Amino acid sequence: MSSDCMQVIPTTMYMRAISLFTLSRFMQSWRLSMAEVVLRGSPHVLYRRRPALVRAMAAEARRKVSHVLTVAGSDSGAGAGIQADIKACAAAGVYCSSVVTAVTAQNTVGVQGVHPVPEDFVAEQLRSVLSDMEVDVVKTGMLHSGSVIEVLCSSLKEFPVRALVVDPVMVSTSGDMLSAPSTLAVYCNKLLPLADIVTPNLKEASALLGGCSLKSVADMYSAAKLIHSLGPRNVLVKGGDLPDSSDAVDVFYDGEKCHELRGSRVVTRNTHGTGCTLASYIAAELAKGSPVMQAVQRAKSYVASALCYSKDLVIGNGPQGPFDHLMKLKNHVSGLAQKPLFNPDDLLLYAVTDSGMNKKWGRSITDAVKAAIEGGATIIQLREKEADTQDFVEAARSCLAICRPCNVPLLINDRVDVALACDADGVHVGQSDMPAHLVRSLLGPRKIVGVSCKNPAQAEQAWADGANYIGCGGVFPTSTKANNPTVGLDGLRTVCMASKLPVVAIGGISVGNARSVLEISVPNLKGVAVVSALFDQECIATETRRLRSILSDVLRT
Ligand SMILES: Nc1ncnc2c1ncn2[C@@H]1O[C@H](COP(=O)(O)OP(=O)(O)O)[C@@H](O)[C@H]1O
Ligand SMILES: Cc1ncc(COP(=O)(O)O)c(N)n1
Ligand SMILES: [Mg+2]
Repeated sequence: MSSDCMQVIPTTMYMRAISLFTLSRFMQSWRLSMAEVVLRGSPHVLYRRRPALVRAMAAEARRKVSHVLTVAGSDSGAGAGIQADIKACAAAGVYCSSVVTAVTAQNTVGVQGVHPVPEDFVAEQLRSVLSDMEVDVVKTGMLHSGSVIEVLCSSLKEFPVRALVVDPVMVSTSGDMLSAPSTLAVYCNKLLPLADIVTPNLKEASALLGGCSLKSVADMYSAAKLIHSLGPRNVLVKGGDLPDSSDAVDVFYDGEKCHELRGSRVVTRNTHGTGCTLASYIAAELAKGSPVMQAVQRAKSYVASALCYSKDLVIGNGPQGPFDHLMKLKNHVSGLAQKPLFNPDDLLLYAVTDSGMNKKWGRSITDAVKAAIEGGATIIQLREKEADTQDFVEAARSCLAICRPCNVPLLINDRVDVALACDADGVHVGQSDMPAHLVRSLLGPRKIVGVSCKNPAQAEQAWADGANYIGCGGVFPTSTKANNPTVGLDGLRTVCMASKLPVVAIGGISVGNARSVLEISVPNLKGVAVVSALFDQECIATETRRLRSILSDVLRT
């Protein structure tokens, strides 16, 4: 980094990230007066004069963790409430402390019981957190009584924070009351005027406005403006429950302009806790320094992708399932941080083993794999339909010991458990095996997932499920797989054209016809997968070499 950069970066960082509190601590420890800070003028000047000070402040800024305090109820089913808030903040990379206002007995069916925490103990929790920790943003959820709201307002007066996000939770999605009707007036008179943003759903917006009916996006616009007049700086009316809407539409009003935020509605039963999650994610973004509108947009897209990732989760038997916040992290964030291992060019000569053929020729699986690699196979799949689990795991381990030093990926056919047990490079599944999205979540983002597909719809699904490549076939008739209808070269071309993923052709491919396959010349057709052409031959290495030279030849021309 050049010295110019060094001057600019730490000073901007310190301008943005250091709270007044931290600044005053630094002034004390560096014996710097406010007059001196003001006299030194811009942070750039300060950096030039006291570089060590600014570097230390920047280091402090880096150590400071953005912090949201949620003041909300506990949901024993962990879909909503405090539990959702902590998960959403964790997913946003923000620390979340929690003041529990009530304990609910709750599941995917509904709320079976509410046990309010006495107001003075809510006050004690607030004091414990706010007097000790540097909270950036307070987010409220279930506040069951007017006196709890009053306790919170006085705590905020004593310990001011940068922003207040109010999710006016009144009724659960299951229809159960979560706050006494008398809290409504205290919300309107005491809490909303302190809020930087309030996030009512349709029912809550209607309650705040005295029970008016809200049935359309136009009604949401009017509601947002009317609620704004109660004192919050921004209003987000959430339309998760808008009838007959194919989109999830929310309306944001900042006191000047209404913005309609639209996203596709995810079809799922797992929407319990969307409101809590949205508000917490907004709070987390505000804590990190995002402007309000950006915080809302990021939160909405976070909710949509978390819903999408957990749309098929089955937790509980009721109509309102929770969703999995960290699934997104497992599959995306760590995936982004680490480069995937898969290189589509590895599909060029894809060798699939067959235990029957090895038995016929009296070879061990390791000898077969060694010979295929020696001949130029670029990826190996172990397809052991009959093997006992223990034998399969051992064979896979031995084959990995051969493949790894040669940089040849080793995949396991069908058996996710075996792949996990031996840390293979991935799994290949067929249409009736475990669904690819489950394979992906079990294996994580860095492993290779391949799916056999015969048509564009299956190819699209494989892509949506997070697969890395598609195996398309059988291209020609084959004796290796019984009752497998062929798709021919035309079917192969159709799948390739429709597929967003690289494709390897499979089924009846040999030294004699491999050229005709690659010559269909579709850019994402990356290679051929073969079984008998290599393993039902007297010399595996020789046959592999012949096939490899044909493939390399077609690629050159
Ligand atoms: N099925 C869905 N697909 C996508 N987004 C949704 C879905 N249901 C709700 N949302 C979004 O989740 C957020 C919470 O909305 P909503 O469910 O109305 O709040 P609450 O949980 O407080 O009732 C909003 O941004 C809304 O648009
Ligand atoms: C403790 C608690 N807080 C908030 C909600 C609202 O969530 P939802 O609207 O999804 O039922 C809830 N059900 N329980
Ligand atoms: Mg909801």
